[in-house]
Amino acid sequence: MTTIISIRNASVQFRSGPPWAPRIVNALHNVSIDIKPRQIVGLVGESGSGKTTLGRVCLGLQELTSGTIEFSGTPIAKLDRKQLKGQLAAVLQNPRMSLNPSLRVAHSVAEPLKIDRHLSATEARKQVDKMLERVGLASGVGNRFPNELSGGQRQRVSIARALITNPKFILFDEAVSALDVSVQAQILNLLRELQSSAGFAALFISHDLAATRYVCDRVVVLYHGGIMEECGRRMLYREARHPYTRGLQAASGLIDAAGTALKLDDRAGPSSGCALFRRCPVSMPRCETQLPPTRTSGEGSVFCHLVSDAGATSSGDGDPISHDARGAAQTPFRRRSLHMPG
Ligand SMILES: Nc1ncnc2c1ncn2[C@@H]1O[C@H](COP(=O)(O)OP(=O)(O)OP(=O)(O)O)[C@@H](O)[C@H]1O
Repeated sequence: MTTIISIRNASVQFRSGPPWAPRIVNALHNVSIDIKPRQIVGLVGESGSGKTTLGRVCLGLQELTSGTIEFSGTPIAKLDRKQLKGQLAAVLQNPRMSLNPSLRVAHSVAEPLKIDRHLSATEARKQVDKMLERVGLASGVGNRFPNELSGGQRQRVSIARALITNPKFILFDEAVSALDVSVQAQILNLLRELQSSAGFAALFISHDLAATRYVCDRVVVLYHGGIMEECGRRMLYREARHPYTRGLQAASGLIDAAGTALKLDDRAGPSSGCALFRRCPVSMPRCETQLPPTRTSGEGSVFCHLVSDAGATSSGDGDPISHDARGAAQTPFRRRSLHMPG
């Protein structure tokens, strides 16, 4: 079966800062991901780790500095933009921003159908009403304006709009983050139902590991634009191997923080070795100078010197090093277990 999205060694650099002091931001660095038909891949990581940039790459909206991206086996740059529009869709964090406030809901939902010029207005409206019903909204909602709806209803409208052309791939970028917890659960359930009936593939970007685990088949963990770990959702919850993934788990309350010393903050900077070196509680001398190799096991890949080819946590090449707030090496501290408690 052809992979829907195939990204190979993708890097994206932005120029930032004033003209007299330009700075290069490595938003993505050497990222490779496959998203297969009917698969929902989760993308997690802290703010600034490159999630949205990767999402935009998948939609063909962000040019790569290097690397390749294919959609259904063809380089995305070679595909007709118009044709792509019906095959790719996005649901973003804030439906207030993505829905035009001056357009009635039915008009917004029908808008992507305009790529099919042969469709009459009556036929388009019929499809819209059917889609609104499918996302759990009464057809009368089509005559209302976005500001007459609740946040959850607005997000259902965004989902209807994304699904109306029956796309092969949908990007969900923080699609439930702005909603109340109870509404979040309803939208996540809806997403699962729709995915199993419509069969689209998706990239689900979220800060929320629990939501990611609930809807995703696989999860990619991003840090400073690079993949730290890629694993099945079961592993994300119980058996993540990378210290960074464990730090995210602890921060989100998914595991007991006693099992990890990694703190999530923004003082890390990439070194010539592992990007996580300055923050990792179990870093070793070689982590500073050597990029971690890819360790692949049946369930996924992890990019960490501590994980051996067989997937076991290795004993490392010396005492781990701790760092103070400025990242300077301190005296070695006792290694804390990488294994999850219980
Ligand atoms: N157009 C741009 N110009 C310059 N820098 C950019 C641009 N877009 C993103 N960046 C930088 O690239 C890095 C990755 O940004 P990105 O928005 O992809 O991260 P993110 O993980 O989605 O963050 P968040 O969760 O806060 O949305 C950040 O350092 C960001 O400041």
